[in-house]
Amino acid sequence: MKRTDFPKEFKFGTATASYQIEGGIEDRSPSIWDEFSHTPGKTKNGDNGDVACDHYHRYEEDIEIMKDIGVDAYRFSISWPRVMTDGIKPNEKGIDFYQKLVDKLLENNITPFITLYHWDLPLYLYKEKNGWLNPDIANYFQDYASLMFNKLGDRVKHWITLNEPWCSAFLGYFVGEHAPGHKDFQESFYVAHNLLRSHGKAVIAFRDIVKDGKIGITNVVTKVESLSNDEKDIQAAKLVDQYINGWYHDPIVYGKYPEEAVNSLKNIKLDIPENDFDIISQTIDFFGVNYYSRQVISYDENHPLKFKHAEGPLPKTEMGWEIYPKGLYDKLVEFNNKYKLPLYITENGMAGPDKLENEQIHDDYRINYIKDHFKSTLDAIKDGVDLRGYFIWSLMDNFEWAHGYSKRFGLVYVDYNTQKRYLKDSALWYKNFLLNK
Ligand SMILES: OC[C@@H]1[C@@H](O)[C@H](O)[C@@H](O)c2nc(CNc3ccccc3)cn21
Repeated sequence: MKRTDFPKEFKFGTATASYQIEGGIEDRSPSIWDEFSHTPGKTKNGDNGDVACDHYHRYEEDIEIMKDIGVDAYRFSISWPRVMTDGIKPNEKGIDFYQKLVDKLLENNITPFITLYHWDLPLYLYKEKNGWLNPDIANYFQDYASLMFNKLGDRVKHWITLNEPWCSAFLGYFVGEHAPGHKDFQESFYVAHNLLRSHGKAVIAFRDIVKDGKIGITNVVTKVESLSNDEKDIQAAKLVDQYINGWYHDPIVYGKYPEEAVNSLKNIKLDIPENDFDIISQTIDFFGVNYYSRQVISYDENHPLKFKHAEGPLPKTEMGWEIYPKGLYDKLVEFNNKYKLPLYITENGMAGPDKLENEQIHDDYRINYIKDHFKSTLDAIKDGVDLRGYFIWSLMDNFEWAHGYSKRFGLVYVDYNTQKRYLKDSALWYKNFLLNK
């Protein structure tokens, strides 16, 4: 498989997120992840993003690395608390950082794709305004989005409103594994709805400000399969697919939540104001797909959503996620048929047992993972999927949320003691692939 097997305009890239790589906390106000990661017991080894990959001070070096690898595009997120103090007052120093980042990318012919929200909500908005639980958060988000569109929209034409609202809602407000660490089932549905409303308000602003731009939303897209052919397991898997995938896609395209999932939520209040779905279902230009693996589901009477995860038999990454490239093909074809929107794979990659030896990292497992998922991507394109790009997660090893720095997803190895970067064999492979070798 060669690069020229893909459409000429197809964009190959890599991706990161602000809290996971930037550090530079001295020049920004705090986020919910600053408080969460500094709370004992919340992250592995008590790791936090205070320094991370020090990208805030090393962004020029990191762009040089991307140039060397030869990527067409780079997906990164803006730190809301960096560009607006407490999420409200524009901070010119923070805005200036992203101005310089964008200009350096463009100088190197790397197309910027900006994610407005990748989980680092300004702490003030959480503490004083109740964060994503407050319907008014959509107005704060629209103001933030508008500021970024006005500041960067003349040069940045590809925008993603939210990264994985399912994670923000379900992991942040029900499971409690992510910031702000709530464990309230009802809250997680209010949060999901306010995230989607915020998305819609940002799209409305975008249409006024960046008239020649493209905007979408990125969700985690998981292939959900039933453990058995037992009718209860099949039904449980169908509902999980609706809770994770449909819940964050159907409202945007169809203006409603998936019916069976809604009907299954007997004790959940959704009391939705009449015109909310008019806001949420603003026309978008693409869906971003973050694909990593599948979930094997069986029925469980004791779970509020009546399901439990089953251990699949396939080889797994360091995250314990099965390696399942067929799932990517399946979801791409399904989404293409169901939503009829252009798609970008905004994240795909693996955490591996990466070891630095003689300034080299031999990660053949990651090369094979990427090749297998590229093959699924190419098969989907050949079968008619309107797929426009693929961003490998991640450019470099970084802060992996509750796992801290214990999981390495990067094409580039980061020695956190020295902040020295080392291209892994997978980065060298990607470089040759992009040269069509
Ligand atoms: O875990 C790897 C990446 C993470 O570093 C990104 O910030 C995030 O966008 C991301 N999403 C997924 C897939 N969804 C997910 C599933 C379970 C736990 C957390 C995220 C993986 N990843």
